[in-house]
Amino acid sequence: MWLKFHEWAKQYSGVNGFYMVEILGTSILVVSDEAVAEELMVKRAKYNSDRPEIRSIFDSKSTDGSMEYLPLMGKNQYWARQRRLTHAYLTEASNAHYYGAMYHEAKRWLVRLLENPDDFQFSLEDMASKVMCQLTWDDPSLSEYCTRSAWGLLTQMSPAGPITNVLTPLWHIPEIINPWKRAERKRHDEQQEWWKERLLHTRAKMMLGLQRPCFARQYLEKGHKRSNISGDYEASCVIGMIALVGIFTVAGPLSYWLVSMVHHPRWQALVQKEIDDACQGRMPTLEDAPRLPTLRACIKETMRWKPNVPTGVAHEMEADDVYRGYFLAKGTRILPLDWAFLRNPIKYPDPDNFRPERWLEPGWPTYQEPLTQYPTIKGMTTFGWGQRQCLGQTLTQDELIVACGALSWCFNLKPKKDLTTGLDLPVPLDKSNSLLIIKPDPFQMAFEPRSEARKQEALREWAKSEAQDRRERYEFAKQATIMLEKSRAEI
Ligand code: HEM
Repeated sequence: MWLKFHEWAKQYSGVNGFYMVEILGTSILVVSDEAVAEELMVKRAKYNSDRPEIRSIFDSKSTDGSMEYLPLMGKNQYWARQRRLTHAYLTEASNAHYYGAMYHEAKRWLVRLLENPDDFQFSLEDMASKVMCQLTWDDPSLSEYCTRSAWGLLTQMSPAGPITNVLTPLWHIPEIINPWKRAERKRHDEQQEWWKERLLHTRAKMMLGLQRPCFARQYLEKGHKRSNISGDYEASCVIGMIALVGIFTVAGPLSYWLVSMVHHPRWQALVQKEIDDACQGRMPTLEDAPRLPTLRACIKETMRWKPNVPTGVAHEMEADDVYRGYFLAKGTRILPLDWAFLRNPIKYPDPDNFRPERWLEPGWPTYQEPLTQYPTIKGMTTFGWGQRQCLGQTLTQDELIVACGALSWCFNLKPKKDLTTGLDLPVPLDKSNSLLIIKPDPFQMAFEPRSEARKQEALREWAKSEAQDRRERYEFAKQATIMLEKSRAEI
């Protein structure tokens, strides 16, 4: 879809940097120039920060007070308070370096790749999911269910999901004979039930003193007083949504990182050398990031070259407006076409090719100093615009540095050989699903440990991290039991 929109942009945008298209009765202003997106969604954010209704999700905008999906909400009171709470929790977590969750999960992932490399697509998503489940509920074992649940919502909200998102009148068939509504009811009810259970479980553990810090505990201790969240139901939704939204968003660039590195062994070698020099043989951490500009440049270039939300996320206009002489009616959708922004040949010369040097060498339009700070992915058009801009930019950057850094430290990422012909199996560059957040179609590749010593060190690192995690959980539970017995004795 983004390719078609881009093709039309070349034909119809002209010097305006936008064009209007009617799709099944909906007016969409497709924006192909960053400056226009800035003017409409940042400078005029006050009137252009609503969301379009997603037909196949009950009350997606939360107009009727369902309060369920922060990123899909209209610009209303629920959105404002949930955005505030999400921002506060994610900022606190990033200041605390995610309480070590990213390091722990990256180490687990390396060992899973050593033991079962062919399962890399699953273990990659599972790593992202475990990080989020750890942060939200202190329980990485919830990851598989959480990923399935995220997949269900992502499919439901995407234009390429149920047909009722496109042929919207079908949605209005009475529920009793409407297969799409019935399927959505089931998906919705299961998800709500699961989110609610998570919060109740957290509360039950807190009463026994057994709940370690996490977003759910943070809310139950004090969140409702500071945030105006209306109660358990809304809290379970906003916390559940934080867990869901951090899975495929991060897994997308991570999957494309594998594609970039397999196709660009020279850059892979440069990243490996940089890590080896800067970290003197150990796995990189976030403290090393200022000394790893090549790693950051390859991450950023991967996100530019293969953006994982290529259509962008639509805003809806809240009032009539006249823009550059054109009348735009209230309710018009503004689609910031990220694929077009990131393929602008003036800002990104040679846009179709992977050129990390554009972030590292003076003379390129996107070069910025100091290299201890730049390149950074924060502020990329990929993260959206104005009042609706993504809240997960720091988390994404940190997780990509940790995960891509760990991969480059441990493995040579290579094509896999066909066992019969001995030839390299292809790693396609342009095959993906077409949901709102995309990922490459399944492919095969090889994860070759860089040396036996590295492999052994990765195994040791995970054994150490796992033992420490067990010890900490055990000590916490032991202290809680002592406290509980003491308070019972006092009664
Ligand atoms: C590569 C990773 C990611 C990309 C490309 C991405 C992209 C986006 C985009 C395009 C939007 C909509 C912006 C707009 O409407 O203008 C958005 C919103 C949002 N993102 Fe992200 N995101 C990523 C990661 C994350 C992560 C890791 C989290 C949190 C754990 C997160 C949380 C959110 C939230 C809560 C919103 C809704 C904001 C609102 O509607 O007010 N995102 N993201």
